[in-house]
Amino acid sequence: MSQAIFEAYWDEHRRVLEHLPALFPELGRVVQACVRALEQGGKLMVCGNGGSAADAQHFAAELSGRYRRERRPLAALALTTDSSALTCIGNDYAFEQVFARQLEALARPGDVLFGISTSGRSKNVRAALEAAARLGVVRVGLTGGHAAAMRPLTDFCLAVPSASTARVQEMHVLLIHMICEALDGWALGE
Ligand SMILES: O=C(CO)[C@@H](O)[C@H](O)[C@H](O)[C@H](O)COP(=O)(O)O
Ligand SMILES: [Zn+2]
Repeated sequence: MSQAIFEAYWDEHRRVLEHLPALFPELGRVVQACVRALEQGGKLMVCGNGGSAADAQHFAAELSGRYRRERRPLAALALTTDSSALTCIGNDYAFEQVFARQLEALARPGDVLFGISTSGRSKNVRAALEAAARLGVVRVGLTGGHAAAMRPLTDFCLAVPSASTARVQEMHVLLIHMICEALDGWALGE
């Protein structure tokens, strides 16, 4: 019985994957924006909910820790990891503010914020992108097929053309790893 499920997932995954090269020009611009920020002593920040919170942490850890090759640590942090900040801001202000308020505390002009939302509708991610605009932070959106929901809030938008949250997340991880590979190369002077 599960074989049919596996095959359906595989087919759907493969179909979405075929569209990914269309995002490569924008992906190149995103890498350039990250390099500009890091060269100027800035940092990358990442936020998202649920599976995308995990992706945010994964991404930041690849950069501050390591990805594939030995290089210096790169300035990156996830805004999803501090349970005290998340519960304080969520409890005392609003859950919608959990990322925006941390961003206001930490961001400097020229930093980069990655907002990850497969639907583009998460209010806390949208509020963070809006705060980023006020703070002079470069805004990158990772989203799904409803790109119109997020694109206007971003400087660069990587929109995976699928309405399935799971398929979009799978592609986001691939895009994140491609950014990490490119930044490894940059940090090693290639
Ligand atoms: O991982 C999954 C589903 O694959 C879920 O945890 C999912 O991330 C959550 O429902 C999120 O709250 C969805 O938010 P978003 O991607 O629409 O912004
Ligand atoms: Zn998931």
